[in-house]
Amino acid sequence: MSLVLASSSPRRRELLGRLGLVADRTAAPEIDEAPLPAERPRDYVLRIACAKATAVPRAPNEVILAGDTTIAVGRRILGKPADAADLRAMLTLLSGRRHHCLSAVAVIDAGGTLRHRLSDTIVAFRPLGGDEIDAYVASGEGEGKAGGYAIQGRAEAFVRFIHGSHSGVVGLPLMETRALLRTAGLPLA
Ligand SMILES: Cc1cn([C@H]2C[C@H](O)[C@@H](COP(=O)(O)OP(=O)(O)OP(=O)(O)O)O2)c(=O)[nH]c1=O
Repeated sequence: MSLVLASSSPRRRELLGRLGLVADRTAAPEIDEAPLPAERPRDYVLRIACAKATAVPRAPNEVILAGDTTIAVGRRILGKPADAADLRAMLTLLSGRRHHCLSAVAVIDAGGTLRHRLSDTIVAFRPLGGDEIDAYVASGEGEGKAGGYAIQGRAEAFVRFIHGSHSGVVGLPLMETRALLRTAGLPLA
């Protein structure tokens, strides 16, 4: 049995390593990440994680692991910012309020069965000053990150509290991932 990480995210590779696992290969899933009309954030993130897992061609002995992370503010879905103006708008929206960081994991086992789990973490940001938002945008840390921030960097100083899974916010919820990979037969203690 071999493990395929269906992700181009270095964070997911690093987080998988914390379970003591190294993927036998990685593959970048090419899918359309646009939400469906009126799609709810939880439905969206699970659908995208599953689509990433199934988008990667699989040999019979391979286990595929994929994930998707998105920020939900009410029914609004914040994905990765398109540009600096989008990033600034996201941080302005998140400033001084709570949001949900939804992180879905999908695993296809060696027999072809797809299973998924969802991690839902509440993150509360303190109010952010305009200059602070400008400095963060200029740092580039928010580029390519759901909601326009990376909790594993200087944005940790925005956080009043986090209720849930830190690894989920960074991109791969380890409790849920471990459970799915164990079910798929990976050698995990
Ligand atoms: C909220 C948050 C997100 N992120 C990252 C995790 C994900 O990599 C990214 C959200 O985009 P995703 O679409 O989940 O993943 P990706 O495009 O980076 O990688 P792939 O689809 O190939 O697996 O945002 C952080 O690193 N820190 C954070 O605090």
